[in-house]
Amino acid sequence: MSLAFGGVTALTGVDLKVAEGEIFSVIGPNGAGKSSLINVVSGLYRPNAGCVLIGRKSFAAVPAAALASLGVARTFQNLALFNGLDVAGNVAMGLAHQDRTGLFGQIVGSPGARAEEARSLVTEILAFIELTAIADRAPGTLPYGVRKRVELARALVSRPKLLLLDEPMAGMNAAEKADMVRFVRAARDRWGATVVLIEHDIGVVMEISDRIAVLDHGRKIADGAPAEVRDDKGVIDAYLGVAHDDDEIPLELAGAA
Ligand SMILES: Nc1ncnc2c1ncn2[C@@H]1O[C@H](COP(=O)(O)OP(=O)(O)OP(=O)(O)O)[C@@H](O)[C@H]1O
Repeated sequence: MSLAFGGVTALTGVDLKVAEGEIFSVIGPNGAGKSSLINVVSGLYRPNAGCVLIGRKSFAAVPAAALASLGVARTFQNLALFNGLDVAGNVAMGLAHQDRTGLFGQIVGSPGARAEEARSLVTEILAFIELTAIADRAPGTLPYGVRKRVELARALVSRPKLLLLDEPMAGMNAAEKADMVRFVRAARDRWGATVVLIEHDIGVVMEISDRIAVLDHGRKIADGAPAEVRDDKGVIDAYLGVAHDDDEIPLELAGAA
């Protein structure tokens, strides 16, 4: 698939296949095209050439409005929580597609089977992500790492088949990252979600991924198991931006071995 913005080429002939139930990471230097790729898969961008297959359905442009019904959920690079809603309310927004007319109202007040079901889904996800105790807090009062977890919960509450995570661990400390790794993995294990992850921390990527694709200047330069990608000279070059030496591995990559 290819994608351009005016004269700027974001993706050139990128061909990726993610297997069901896989944790698949996309890495690459700044501006490599990682977010663009997720934006194409989630229907925010329409590719200039190529298509996106989700399950058996093929799209020239993924219909963003129908994303939830396709079983796709995503998080964004920047925090995007509603400060006027508490944590449970923000998580409930992940179900909004199921009833566009006032799902939140149903969850907090009125009786009925759907409201009950929505409430129990939110309760279950909050317990899963260990945020039950702060369900009624406003996101603005919480540490950054916890807010990122609320975003993950919001994406998970609809039980997506495909979960797109754009730098979910950015700005986190080591303990917060370890928690996030645990939750992403548990989500895959418990619900069989396929996960596409953009992440800059190579240690995390090596630890969590079944497979990794590497983008550089909008092109895919490698695709394989973590060990294959780690040892790929083209990948090492792209990260170092210099000619390689057989004995030289970038510190971050070596550290992740
Ligand atoms: N909406 C847009 N309009 C114009 N150019 C864009 C747009 N989105 C992305 N680009 C360009 O496409 C290229 C790829 O950007 P993208 O954000 O996908 O890279 P990235 O790998 O996610 O980078 P980072 O790691 O910094 O988030 C860049 O040259 C960027 O400037």
